[in-house]
Amino acid sequence: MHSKEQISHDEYQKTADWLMSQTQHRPQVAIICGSGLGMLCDTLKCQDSFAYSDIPGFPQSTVQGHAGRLVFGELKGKTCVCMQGRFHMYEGHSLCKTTFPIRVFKMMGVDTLIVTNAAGSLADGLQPGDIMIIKDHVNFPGLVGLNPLSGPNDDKFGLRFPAMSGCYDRGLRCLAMEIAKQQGVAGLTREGVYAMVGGPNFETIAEARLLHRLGVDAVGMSTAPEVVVATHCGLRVFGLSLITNKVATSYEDGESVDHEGVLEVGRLRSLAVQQLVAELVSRLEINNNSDGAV
Ligand SMILES: O=P(O)(O)O[C@H]1O[C@H](CO)[C@@H](O)[C@H]1O
Ligand code: HPA
Repeated sequence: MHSKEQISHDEYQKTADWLMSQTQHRPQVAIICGSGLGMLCDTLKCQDSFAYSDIPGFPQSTVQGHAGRLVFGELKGKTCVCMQGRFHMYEGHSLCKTTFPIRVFKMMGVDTLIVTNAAGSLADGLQPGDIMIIKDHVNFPGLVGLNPLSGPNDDKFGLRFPAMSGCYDRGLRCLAMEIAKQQGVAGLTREGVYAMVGGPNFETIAEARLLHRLGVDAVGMSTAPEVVVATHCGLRVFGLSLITNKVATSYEDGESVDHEGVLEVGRLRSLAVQQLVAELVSRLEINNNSDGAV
């Protein structure tokens, strides 16, 4: 059962130490690539990359569009680590496994986490191909106790009862909007609320209508656990959703979604997302007190 598995401090440390023995890079920024967004890694210079299957303690990616590689490199003067493929609860991973890399990154000295995902839109103003800067999330699995922080709290990482009210950094959200304007994609970009559902099935029409009534702008099957764990251990977080489809809310129009369509929109919009993330990284002010000691 999800909440029973615990990962010890030593296990995270072992993975962090192994990675630091294999690469000279000391990342300040971690980037998680959503479905079809693996090309975000392509912009990194002087790459060192590792298959997840070669990294001690790392889970494996099983989803198409998630290559399963950890890539270190330089992006516009910042050292980054990029997950080309994330872990989802529906793959059968425990929530602490899906979020395992986050604490490893913290131990390696990362200051800022950038999460990206593919998501379905419930908002009239968000069309496929649009970019939603995540203002906040609704963690549906978390609300019913499926939370990566369940179980004994490790005080070395953070508080037993961490606040989540400011988990998507306001300054980074404003900066991203400013960059979107400068890059001429402001018309495609707006803020919104992301909801995580468990998946792997897409929503029924009744579920979609419920989410819409609750004020959700976009829905996906990831991200919230990563952000909860990152916020718990003091990482600054920026998140964006690439809107890959409209979620069907009508019994009449026969609209439907599939994973191949999700990946296709990722490919079509890869450049815009890549440019936004690269410019954001270049303009990040890094807190150099982040020495990774936890
Ligand atoms: O959230 P990411 O990993 O981008 O993937 C999204 O795309 C997949 C569905 O097509 C689901 O895994 C959903 O969560
Ligand atoms: O419509 C969706 N629902 C849930 N997850 C998703 N990921 C991409 N699109 C969707």
